[in-house]
Amino acid sequence: MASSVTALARLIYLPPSTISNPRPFLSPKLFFTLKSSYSPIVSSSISSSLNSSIPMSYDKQLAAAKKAAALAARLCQNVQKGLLQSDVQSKSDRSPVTVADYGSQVLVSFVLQKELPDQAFSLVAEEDSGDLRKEESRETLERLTKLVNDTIANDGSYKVPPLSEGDILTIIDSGMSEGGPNGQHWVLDPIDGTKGFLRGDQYAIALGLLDEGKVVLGVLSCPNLPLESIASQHQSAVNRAAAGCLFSAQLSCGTYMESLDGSPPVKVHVSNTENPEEASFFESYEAAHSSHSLSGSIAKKLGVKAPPVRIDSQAKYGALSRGDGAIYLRFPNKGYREKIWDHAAGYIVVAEAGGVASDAAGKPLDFSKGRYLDLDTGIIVTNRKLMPALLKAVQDSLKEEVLPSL
Ligand SMILES: Nc1ncnc2c1ncn2[C@@H]1O[C@H](COP(=O)(O)O)[C@@H](O)[C@H]1OP(=O)(O)O
Ligand SMILES: [Mg+2]
Ligand SMILES: [Mg+2]
Ligand SMILES: [Mg+2]
Repeated sequence: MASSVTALARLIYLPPSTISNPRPFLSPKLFFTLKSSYSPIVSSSISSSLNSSIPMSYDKQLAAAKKAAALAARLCQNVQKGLLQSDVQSKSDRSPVTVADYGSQVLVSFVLQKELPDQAFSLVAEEDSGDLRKEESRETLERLTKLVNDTIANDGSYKVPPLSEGDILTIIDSGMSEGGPNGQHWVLDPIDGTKGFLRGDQYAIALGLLDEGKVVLGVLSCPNLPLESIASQHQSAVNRAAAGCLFSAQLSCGTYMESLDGSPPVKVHVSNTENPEEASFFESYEAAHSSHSLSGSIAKKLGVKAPPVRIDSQAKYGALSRGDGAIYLRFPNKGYREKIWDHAAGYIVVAEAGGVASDAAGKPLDFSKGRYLDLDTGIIVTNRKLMPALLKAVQDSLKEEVLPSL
C-alpha cells in the first residue's frame, strides 16, 4: 500500500506525511475522485488497503437516495388521495396502484441518475415495462407520463423537457439489473405493501444500495407512518396522527428519522428490552403474506404478552428501528421466494439502529445472490439481547408446525 500511496502522493504533490496517514489530507470528495480516476490497479490496491481501516463514505449516494424516495412519496401520496376519494377500493380495477408503482420507480431512477451523473448506474427494481407496452395499457401509460412530469415540474429541481412515453418505458426498464456480489447496485421496491397502499394504510418506498454484495445504505419513505410511536395505539388513532416518516441509514453511521415535510433528522435506536414480557411484535397485516398462527405460537413460547401489531410493508422495519416494538416475525408460505428489494433497505435501517435480522436458522440475510434472497423458512428481526431466546422459540415452534405449501 505504501508504494501505491507514495506514487499517488508524488503525482498530486502531497506532503510526505500524507503517505503514512493519507486520509486526513484528502477530503472524502477529493479522495474518491482520485480513487475513481486513478489507474485501476493502483486505485484498487489503495482502496483495499484503506478500506480495512477507514469506512467508505456513501454520503452523496445517501443524499440522492433520500431525495429520490421523498419525491416518489409525493407521487404516491397524490395517487393514494385520488384512490381513496374515488373509492376505488371497492372495485377490482387496480390500475391506480399500477400507476403509482411505475411512477415511483421512474422518479427514483430519474433522480438517482440526475444526482449522481458520474457514477455507473445499476438498479435492481420490482417493476418492468412489459405490461405497459401492451395496447390495453395506452391510457395508463398516458396517465403515468403526466403524473411523473407533473411531479418533476412541481418539485422544480430539474430543468428538463417533459419525459416522453418512450422515456418513461426506458427508465422503468433501467431497473432490470440482476445485482450480485460485484460492484454497486441500487435495490428498489417502488411501493412495498401494495395491499396497504390500496387500503389507505401503510406502505413504503424502499431503496437500498449494495456494494460488493453488502447493503451499505438504505432509505425507507413511509408516507402514512405516524411520527409518534405506534407501539400500542389503536389503528384508527394511528391513522389520525401526524404522519410521514423518512428513515435513512448508512453503514457505520447509524439510523436517522425525519419527517417527509423536512424536519431535522433524529438518531433512532431499537428497543433495549431484554424482557419478552415487555416486548411487542410486528407482523404482516395480510395473513397470506406471513403465518399469523406461527408467530402467535413463537410469541407465546417467548413470553410476549402484548398482541401483535399488524402493519403492511417495510414500515415494520422503520417502526422497529425506533423502538415502537422489539420483534418482527415473517413466515411466508413454503415455496415463497423473498426478493432483495423487500428487505434491503429495512435490513440496514434496523441494523444501524442496533438491531439484527436473520433467517429462521439464525443466518444473516445474504443480498449478494441476485434478485432473490436464498433463505431458510422465514425472517426474524429483533435487538441483540433478545435474539438468542427468539431464535430458540422460533426453532421450537417450527418443529411443531408444518407450514402450508403455496
Ligand atoms: N404471497 C405473498 N407472500 C409473502 N409476501 C408477499 C406475497 N405477495 C406479495 N408479497 C410482498 O410482501 C410484501 C408486503 O408484505 P407485508 O406488507 O405483509 O410485509 C410486499 O413486498 C409484497 O409485495 P409488493 O411489494 O408487491 O407489495
Ligand atoms: Mg415489496
Ligand atoms: Mg412493490
Ligand atoms: Mg408488487
